[in-house]
Amino acid sequence: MARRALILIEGHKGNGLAYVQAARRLGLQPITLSADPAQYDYVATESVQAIRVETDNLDAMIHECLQLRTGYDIAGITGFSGDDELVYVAVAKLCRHFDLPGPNPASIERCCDKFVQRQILTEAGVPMPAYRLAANATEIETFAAEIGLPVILKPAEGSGSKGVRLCRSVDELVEHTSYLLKGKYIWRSSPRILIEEFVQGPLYNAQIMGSEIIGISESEFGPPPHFVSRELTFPILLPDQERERISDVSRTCLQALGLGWGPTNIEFRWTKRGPAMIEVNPRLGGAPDPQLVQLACGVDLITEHVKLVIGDEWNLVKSHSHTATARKLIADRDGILERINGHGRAAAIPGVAEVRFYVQPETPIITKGDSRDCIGYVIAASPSRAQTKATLQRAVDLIDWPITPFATPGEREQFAASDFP
Ligand SMILES: Nc1ncnc2c1ncn2[C@@H]1O[C@H](COP(=O)(O)OP(=O)(O)OP(=O)(O)O)[C@@H](O)[C@H]1O
Repeated sequence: MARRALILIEGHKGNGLAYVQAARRLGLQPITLSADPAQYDYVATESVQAIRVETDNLDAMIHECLQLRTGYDIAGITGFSGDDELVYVAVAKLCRHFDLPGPNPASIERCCDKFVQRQILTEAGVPMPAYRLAANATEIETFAAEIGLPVILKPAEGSGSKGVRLCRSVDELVEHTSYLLKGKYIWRSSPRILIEEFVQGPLYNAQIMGSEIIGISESEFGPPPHFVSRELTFPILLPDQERERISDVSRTCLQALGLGWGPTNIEFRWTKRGPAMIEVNPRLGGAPDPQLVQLACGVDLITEHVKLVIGDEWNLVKSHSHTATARKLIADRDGILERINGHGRAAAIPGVAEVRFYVQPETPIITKGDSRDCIGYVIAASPSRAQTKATLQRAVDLIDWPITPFATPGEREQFAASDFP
């Protein structure tokens, strides 16, 4: 009998390994299809079968899958990318093509355009910040004046907070407009920029599987004008009324966008007026989101997602009720990561679930003001929120990971050039 395979389109430095492990635990052979499989460390370290294919070319991927079907029974197809949300659109289309369980391609495509998403959800009555779509500097200036500073300026497509900035003054607005329009930000097609009212309040994220809200996490961010998530806690305990309001609005979002298959996460800011929807992501959150959920309540979102992908029943029953918090290790300057010390001692502290670095010592670091500045994380979990936070702080304090600034501006330029975008 042919071996059952799980096709993984592209990959992820955070979640990719966990998908490979989940597939193997379920008796599946993971096979990665990627434009550059070498970019994912785990492909080599875990000896994952990988095929090089242009993943922005649907026909090429269909062809590869047909080839694979001569030797394997393709049980399911999924995928993800930290750089390109459209990978998940391709995944949805492939699933449809091969008649495999998967999300609705049209729904995923609509979500990937933040402006279209906002328009649909406005129609559905979802509360959100004021927003406009601009294509040039004049429109940005006009719309920012209409909305009133401070505003958020962000590309209508993209993820990981790339190109997302808070503009508190005209100078910041002009500077970020120039960043987005004058060649530093790489656009797929002609620029489409959202100008949004800056809504203030804690950032909550509803973690959803199918139409079930597994729980709500809270993110804390580093200093403005960037939005680099620094600390993440799951679950956050909210008054019943707030939780119900977020659940209601989340369900409206799912319905209006035609979602409800597989994982979704919906970001809100909780403002004085209640929830303001920031973004619906029609996919699983990147690491450490799934790890936190598993530690806090025992639901392994990645394994359960794979089960859904291969047409099995999933199990979202919670086994316990703890608080899990992750502190992201965020590079705050350009330079060389000299060393990583103390992570073993930190990992040995009872209650510390994971200490993970994405980079090795002696790596050049170029900060970008977005999620790519995260070079690792530490997670703690326990039955008590206070204990979780205290354990996490003890662990983080033990880890030494100094970044020594580059000796010359030329050195920085050399690494920046090779690292962009
Ligand atoms: N209008 C807004 N008001 C307040 N905060 C905002 C607004 N828009 C974006 N943000 C902040 O910026 C962060 C990133 O924005 P957004 O989610 O739109 O970008 P993204 O690139 O899709 O990021 P991610 O992939 O992390 O979701 C949000 O988590 C939120 O904290």
